[in-house]
Formats: sequence, C-alpha cells, structure tokens
Amino acid sequence: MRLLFDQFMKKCEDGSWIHLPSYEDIATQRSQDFSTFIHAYFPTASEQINKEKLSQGRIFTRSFEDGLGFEYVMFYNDAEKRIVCVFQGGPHLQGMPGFFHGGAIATMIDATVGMNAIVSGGIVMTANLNINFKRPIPLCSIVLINSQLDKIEGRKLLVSCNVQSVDEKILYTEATSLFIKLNPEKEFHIKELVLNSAPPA
Ligand SMILES: CCCCCCCCCCCCCC(=O)SCCNC(=O)CCNC(=O)[C@H](O)C(C)(C)COP(=O)(O)OP(=O)(O)OC[C@H]1O[C@@H](n2cnc3c(N)ncnc32)[C@H](O)[C@@H]1OP(=O)(O)O
Repeated sequence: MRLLFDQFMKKCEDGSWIHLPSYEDIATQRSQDFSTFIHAYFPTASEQINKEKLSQGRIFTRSFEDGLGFEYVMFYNDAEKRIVCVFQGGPHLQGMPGFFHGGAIATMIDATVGMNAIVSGGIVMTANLNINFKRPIPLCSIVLINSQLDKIEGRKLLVSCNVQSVDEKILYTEATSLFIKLNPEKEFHIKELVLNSAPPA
C-alpha cells in the first residue's frame, strides 16, 4: 500500500495528478452550507431526520477502526477526468469466507465514481449504479479502482470504473454509474473546494 502511495505521490510532483483529501477534510470546511443545501433540496425527507442523531453522523467509509474497514486513498487527474483509488479493505468487510462482501465493494465503487462526479459536477447524488462482479476479491488484498468520467449531459454525469489487481492481471469488477447534479448553478464550486483542500503533494 505504502509503495503504491509513494508511486502516485511521485506522479503528483509535476501537477498532473492530485492527492485528494478525505471526505472528512472537505466536509469540515463547508459542511454547514452543504448540509443546508441538501436539506433544502429534500425538505420533506429533511423533516424526518432526527437532529440529535445527525450530530453523530459519520461518513460510512471512515466509520471503522483503523485497519479493520475501508483503508483507501484517491488520486485525481484533471486532464483525463480520472480518479484512481488505492483500496485495501480490512477483515471486517468479509462476505463469503476469505473474500470481500459485495456491498463493501459497491460502497468503495460508489465513493470513487461519486468523488469523480463531485469534482466534475458539484453536488450530485447517485441515481444508478450498475455492477458486474466478475471475480471474488481476496480479503485484505490491495486493489486499484480506476474511474473515468465518460459524459456530461445537462444535469447527468456518467462515470464508469473497474476494479483490478495491482499488477492489472485480474479484472475483479466493472461498473457504470449515473449521477444527477443538484446544483446546476454551481453555487458551491465543489471542485475548487476539493482541490484546494488537497493535502500537499
Ligand atoms: C462539503 C463537501 C462534502 C462532500 C461529501 C462527499 C460525500 C461523498 C459520498 C460519495 C458518493 C456517495 C453518493 C451517495 O451515496 S448518494 C445516496 C444514494 N442516492 C440517493 O439516495 C438518491 C435518491 N434519488 C433521488 O434523490 C433522486 O432520484 C435524484 C436526486 C437522483 C434525481 O431527482 P431530481 O428530482 O433531482 O431529478 P429528476 O428526477 O427530474 O431527474 C433528472 C434527470 O435524470 C434522469 N434520471 C433520474 N434518475 C434516473 C435513473 N435512476 N436512471 C436514469 N435516469 C434517471 C431523469 O429521467 C431526468 O432526465 P431528463 O428527463 O431530464 O432527461
């Protein structure tokens, strides 16, 4: 994991790739504005949210103890509209004995293609996620999630991705997704927010 991280950090040196911050780092900067916008978009659903529980909310992929759940880092290439996620899931993500749970793989795919759509489109939500699980992923192995923004059509963003072994010899999973932009006026400038809070290369 460390070796791959260092290889990508090297690619960041000429500015072609950017080491993305974690959701927590982005969210803490504008979380109140972001939350207000989302609740205004879904007023009926918002009324049903238990405000006390809301204060305990945590991003799902960062809610496990270190080393047990989702361990990952993402890198973004603006020219190619690609995000690569280096992912090593922990033992609490088991499904079939010795392999990752399909829902855990889907979660990491959604987080990766979602981040690609957020950087390109602002505030978006997943409308459709289509996954082909082609080979089981051994528990605790390191994989690469390669995502690509394919098309923007009005409010719709189409992002595809695959999950491969580090040597690229095994194709584990393929997915396509549709995101819908909630802020066509781009009032939140999420791209700048994400890129400006990127950790130093
Ligand atoms: C501060 C920063 C914080 C950052 C935090 C980072 C967190 C990162 C998290 C990581 C990521 C995690 C992300 C998550 O976990 S997101 C959580 C999972 N997703 C949801 O809960 C979304 C639920 N769905 C909805 O709320 C609505 O359906 C949305 C908002 C998506 C659209 O409802 P809205 O009322 O707005 O739009 P519309 O209905 O007029 O549709 C508009 C157009 O889109 C077309 N369409 C719609 N749906 C579909 C479909 N299924 N297939 C094909 N087409 C579809 C539709 O035909 C129309 O097309 P056209 O007629 O115009 O041609």
